[in-house]
Amino acid sequence: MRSGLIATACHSLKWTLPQSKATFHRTYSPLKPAHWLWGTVVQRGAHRWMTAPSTRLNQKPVFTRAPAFGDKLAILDSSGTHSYKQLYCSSLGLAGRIKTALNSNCGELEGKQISFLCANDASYTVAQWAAWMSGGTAVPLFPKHPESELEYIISDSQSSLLVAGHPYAKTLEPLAQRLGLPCLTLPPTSDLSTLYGADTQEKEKGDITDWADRPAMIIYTSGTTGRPKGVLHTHSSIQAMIQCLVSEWAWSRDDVILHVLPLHHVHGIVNKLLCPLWVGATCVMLPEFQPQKDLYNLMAVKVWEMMLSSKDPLVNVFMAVPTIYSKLIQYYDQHFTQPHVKDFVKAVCKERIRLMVSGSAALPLPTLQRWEEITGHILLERYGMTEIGMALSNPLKGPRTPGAVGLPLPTVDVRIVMNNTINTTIVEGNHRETQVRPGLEGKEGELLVRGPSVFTEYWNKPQETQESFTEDGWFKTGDTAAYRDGVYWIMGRTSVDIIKSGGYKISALEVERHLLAHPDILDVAVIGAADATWGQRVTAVVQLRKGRSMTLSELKTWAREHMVPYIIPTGLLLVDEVPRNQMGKVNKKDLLRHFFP
Ligand SMILES: Nc1ncnc2c1ncn2[C@@H]1O[C@H](COP(=O)(O)OP(=O)(O)OP(=O)(O)O)[C@@H](O)[C@H]1O
Repeated sequence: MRSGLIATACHSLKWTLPQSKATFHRTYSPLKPAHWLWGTVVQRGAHRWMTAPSTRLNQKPVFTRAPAFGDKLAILDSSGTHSYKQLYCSSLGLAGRIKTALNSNCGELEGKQISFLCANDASYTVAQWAAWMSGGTAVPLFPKHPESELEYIISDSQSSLLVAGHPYAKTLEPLAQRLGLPCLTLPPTSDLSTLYGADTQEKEKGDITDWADRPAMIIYTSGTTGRPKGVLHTHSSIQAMIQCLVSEWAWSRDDVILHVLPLHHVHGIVNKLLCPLWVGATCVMLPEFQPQKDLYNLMAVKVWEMMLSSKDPLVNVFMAVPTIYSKLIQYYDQHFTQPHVKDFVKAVCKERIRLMVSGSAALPLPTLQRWEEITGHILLERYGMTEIGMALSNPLKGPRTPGAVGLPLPTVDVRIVMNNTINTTIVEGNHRETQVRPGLEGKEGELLVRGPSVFTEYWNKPQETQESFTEDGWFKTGDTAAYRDGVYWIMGRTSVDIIKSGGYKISALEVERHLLAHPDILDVAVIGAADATWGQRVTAVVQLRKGRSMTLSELKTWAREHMVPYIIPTGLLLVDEVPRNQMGKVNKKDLLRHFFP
């Protein structure tokens, strides 16, 4: 075991170089004492992964590759088609305006944040690329956020300028006025080309040569475990995420992805937009999927239409969160009832679509199974976070284990450590191999991650940044995980999903997986309600299928046949709808506050 750990450490060191810039300290080494890394002062990005000079050349932002793809179709949205060349030229034009508004030359915008609020269409890419071309840091805002949340993100990120997509001028302009910031409004997405003015100089794009360590994006967490924090990624960490997925999931310029996710999370930004744009593929953008009861029908019909359409461009890649898959299944079950329609759906999905991915939350087994029956695809489940990009994935080719999240992606190192005793490593793994401390296979602990895609810092939160890393540079995910049967399993967020009841540690995700197999349960969130006797009680917040009813004792009777006794819920709360955010996540702290104030 010991020699195994040393071998891993030495391998990792090949990827690192002692750095020289003043803002950094030393690169990590698990073999050195902790103070070697942090020194006497914890500095910005001290844990930062340093890349070899040869790799740094590849760390240019996505837009630098756009001219080479020329007239190839980059984005198809509700306004029409947008080629790589058009996106590039419009971005260049907007970058010129940003610099004029901030009275700055290229490169001088380093360290300046540009917040932008755009629809799910080509305007988003133009705003993002323009922020980068002008040398700034892109801060994506989310149209569904209330004004107070937008103001929080703009102020917290210390943005110097706002860019409003055409429909959002009325939202951002009053905010800009109040905060004393310039605000640029984009033309309608169909007229983005009007941004490219004669005054835009070609040279503007070439001023920055070394992108790697420049800040690229501040992405705000959705706050399911606390107040949203700004997660700062450099161009090099974003590039690391892109290159890892491009190689592992075999992205090519012939791919066409259907994009239905919000664009303020890594899933929507990197996995579904930057990856295809990096390889010259096509992204078909729909407004983000609204999983709410009254809206999902409208969205589901559009997604099915696009997926099954025989018009060019033909979609061959799809990625979504589990809630979207379950809503698509619901729609299918209600509307695609005739056998020949079912055959058609399955044939098109099987023959045409090469990859279907699920992530951002645990994929319930019944969803995976039903999706396979409908489409012939076993969903590829992967695990990731805003702070680290994607870390673990089932394979593109080869067996996928239902309920598990596969193995570490290339360049990602992981550890599982005993909860509360961070120094006790149970499991240590990378893309090629995983080693388990003898006798501890399957034992649960906190998942730690290290690698080039890990973020630099929580924006302006040095204390939180320091606390989220071990002294030797591993990011503490806050998720409980286990390694079993040759793959990794996510048991849930340690703070809300690990329920301690009567001396047992129970994974809420595991209980949810079991309950979703109940024929009357449509959706469920399991929470640990405080209890004087048990510590916490396993409480199921359940949405039943239409016309069904259930009592706690009925649920318990069913559960005795399917679950080990100590994980059977002792509380049942029936709701009209389990409240999920745009990424399909339940804010369990809010649920607990709501039901057990
Ligand atoms: N395949 C998966 N299975 C189980 N959980 C997953 C999976 N993929 C992602 N997650 C969960 O999603 C979390 C990451 O989501 P994200 O970075 O968007 O944070 P958030 O919940 O939106 O915000 P916050 O950090 O503010 O709580 C992971 O820590 C993990 O708990």
